[in-house]
Formats: sequence, C-alpha cells, structure tokens
Amino acid sequence: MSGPTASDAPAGAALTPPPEAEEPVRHPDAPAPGTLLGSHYDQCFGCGPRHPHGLHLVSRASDGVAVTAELRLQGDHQGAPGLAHGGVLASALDEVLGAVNWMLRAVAVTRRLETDYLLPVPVDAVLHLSARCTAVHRRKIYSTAEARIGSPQGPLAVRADALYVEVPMAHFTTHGRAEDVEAVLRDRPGIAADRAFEVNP
Ligand SMILES: CCCCCCCCCCCC(=O)SCCNC(=O)CCNC(=O)[C@H](O)C(C)(C)COP(=O)(O)OP(=O)(O)OC[C@H]1O[C@@H](n2cnc3c(N)ncnc32)[C@H](O)[C@@H]1OP(=O)(O)O
Repeated sequence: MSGPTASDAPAGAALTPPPEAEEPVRHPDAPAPGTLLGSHYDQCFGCGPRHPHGLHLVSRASDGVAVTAELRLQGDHQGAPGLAHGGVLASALDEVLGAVNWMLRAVAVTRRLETDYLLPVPVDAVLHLSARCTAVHRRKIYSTAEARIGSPQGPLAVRADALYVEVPMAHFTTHGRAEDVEAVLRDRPGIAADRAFEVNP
C-alpha cells in the first residue's frame, strides 16, 4: 500500500506552506512597481485583450512580490440578479494571483484556489484586486489575494488563498489544444519572454 500523498492532506493543509518554505524574493528583472503587465495570451479569459467575453484584466506590478488590478463588474457577470457571479470573482482573483508569479519570473498553474465570499458584489461596482506571494517551496508558490469594493481601502468583499505549481513550457504544448498552441507559437514565437522572463522548456 502506498503512503499518504498531497491529495490525502486536509484541504487547509494544502495552502499552508511547509516549515522549510522560503520568503518570496522579487526577481531582479521583475517589472518596476507601477508597470502594467501585458497579457500572457490574447485569448486568456482573465487578461486576453482579444477575448470577446473575457475580464480584460490589466495587472500592475507592486512593491515586493505583488500586483494590483481593477475590475468593473458588468451585466454579463451576474449570478443572482444585479450581483456578480462567484465564479467570475474567483476567475478575477485567479488571474491576479497568477500574475504574481511573473514577479518571480515563474511560469506556474493553479493547483488549489480557495475563496471566501464576504460581501455581495453589485454589478457596476469597481473591484480593487490585490495579490501577493507569501512563500515559495521548490515548485510550489503560495499566494493570497483580496478584492475590495470601490477603492483599495474599500469593504473587503472576497479573499482567496492559492497554491500554484511551476511548470515547464511543455505543460502547455503537451496538454493544450493543438490548433491554439500552434497558432500562438507561430504568431508570437517569443510568448514565453513577452512578460519579461524566459522559460526553459
Ligand atoms: C504560453 C503562456 C505562458 C504563461 C502561462 C501562464 C498561465 C497562467 C494561467 C492562469 C492560471 C490558470 O488558469 S491555470 C489553469 C487551472 N489549473 C490547471 O489546469 C492545473 C491542472 N493541474 C496540473 O496540471 C497538475 O496537477 C500540476 C501541474 C499543478 C501539478 O502536477 P505535477 O507537475 O505532476 O506536480 P506534482 O508532483 O503532483 O506536485 C508538484 C508539487 O506540488 C505539491 N502538491 C501537489 N498538490 C498539492 C496539494 N493539493 N497540496 C499541497 N501540495 C501539493 C506536490 O507535493 C509537489 O511538491 P514538491 O514535491 O515539489 O515539494
């Protein structure tokens, strides 16, 4: 019989860094605080400028290993009448948490995302999103995020904790739909470096 695995761990444990985890270190070539981060992929639901129904989030580098962004909730984002859908809010937080990885120059995917919905978020509200990395252990990146209504100091509506796992570029070329992968590699051969870091496949 095999021993316990990460999947057997209690849910909360998955988001608690092990004692040997390290403080995150801002990469020396990370974008300067205030710099707007470009989209990693035109068709990304979170940040892609060409996505017809996407959130079109633009993240901004902060001090440390952190980013901010703003999202105006619209009619298309409703779950209950006049209120934002929880999945849309989780997507927005996943996007800014993912953008934090750029400050480490790490390519990583979401392994676990845990959200607490504290307040309903009305359509037309502007959500101020912020995310920061709290710890790094080998390929694992631990981060936390907040969404506040109306201003960066506004009421806390949603918070999230997340675990990202660093992956090689082969993760995308192996698992992604071939036509999309081929198109992006043809049209943007430097995609892995576009956000100011290089990736060794
Ligand atoms: C072109 C554009 C470029 C840029 C592209 C940028 C993309 C950003 C996209 C935005 C974010 C997304 O939407 S991402 C999309 C949603 N997420 C996904 O599709 C991910 C699907 N899941 C996976 O592919 C896989 O499970 C992975 C890659 C996450 C992990 O698989 P793996 O590579 O086999 O790794 P594995 O050995 O299992 O685990 C790695 C480490 O994490 C630990 N670990 C694993 N699970 C847990 C857990 N629940 N709790 C604690 N720890 C865990 C393991 O113990 C290990 O630690 P140790 O032994 O190393 O210490």
